[in-house]
Amino acid sequence: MDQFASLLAPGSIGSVHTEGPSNSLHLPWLTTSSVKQYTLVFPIITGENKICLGLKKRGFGVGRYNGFGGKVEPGETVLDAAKRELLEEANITAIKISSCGRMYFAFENSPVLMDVHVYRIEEWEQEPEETEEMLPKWHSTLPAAQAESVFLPSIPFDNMWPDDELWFPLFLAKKSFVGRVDFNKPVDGEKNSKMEDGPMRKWWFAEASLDSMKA
Ligand SMILES: COc1nc(N)nc2c1ncn2[C@H]1C[C@H](O)[C@@H](COP(=O)(O)OP(=O)(O)OP(=O)(O)O)O1
Repeated sequence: MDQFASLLAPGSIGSVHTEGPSNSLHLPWLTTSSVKQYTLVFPIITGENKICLGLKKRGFGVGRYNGFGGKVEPGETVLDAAKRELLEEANITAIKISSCGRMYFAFENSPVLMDVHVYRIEEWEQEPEETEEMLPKWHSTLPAAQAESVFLPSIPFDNMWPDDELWFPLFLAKKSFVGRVDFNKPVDGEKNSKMEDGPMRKWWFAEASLDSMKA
């Protein structure tokens, strides 16, 4: 375990919600040598069971639906970065924003541990609109059968990061969470495959208070 992985052992932070896969629990966590901070923000209308997801048009995670976010720039607070990325990527200004999760991602062919701060916003100015980086689209947080009745698509997990299905239940239940996912490198022979195309090697997520986690 490297210095970051040892800080983040499942069970050391909160009650474990999911851990797996069972046939890989014996594998060591990947070794990383630096950590980089990111933000990830989801606009939500709780009373209407609606969430706005953006289709990433370029760069890391292109072609997948996700929240709005990116790298924290030098000299910026994480919260300021979350608001800036939201404005840049969805053209909305956060009014009521709250921290709700912290996720760490490691990739077999990268030395960098991604430290992702997850936020929900429930009040904002302007309506989400397409930008150079993202195409926003409203989805229902209800199961598919019920989502149809409100004429919205349900959350498109097949077209999102594979880890999202693991922590979204905590997120949607308004429980704060912490977790880590390590990704193996892409399967050999896949032409033009990118770092982010590799399969999930090992993961855990726990329901946990974020107060104990330093920024
Ligand atoms: C690996 O699993 C991930 N799952 C989810 N749901 N989100 C992830 C995962 N890995 C990264 N992310 C998020 C974290 C950030 O919000 C973005 C990546 O940020 P990006 O590289 O686009 O950062 P920018 O500063 O916007 O990049 P540019 O330099 O291209 O503007 O993905």
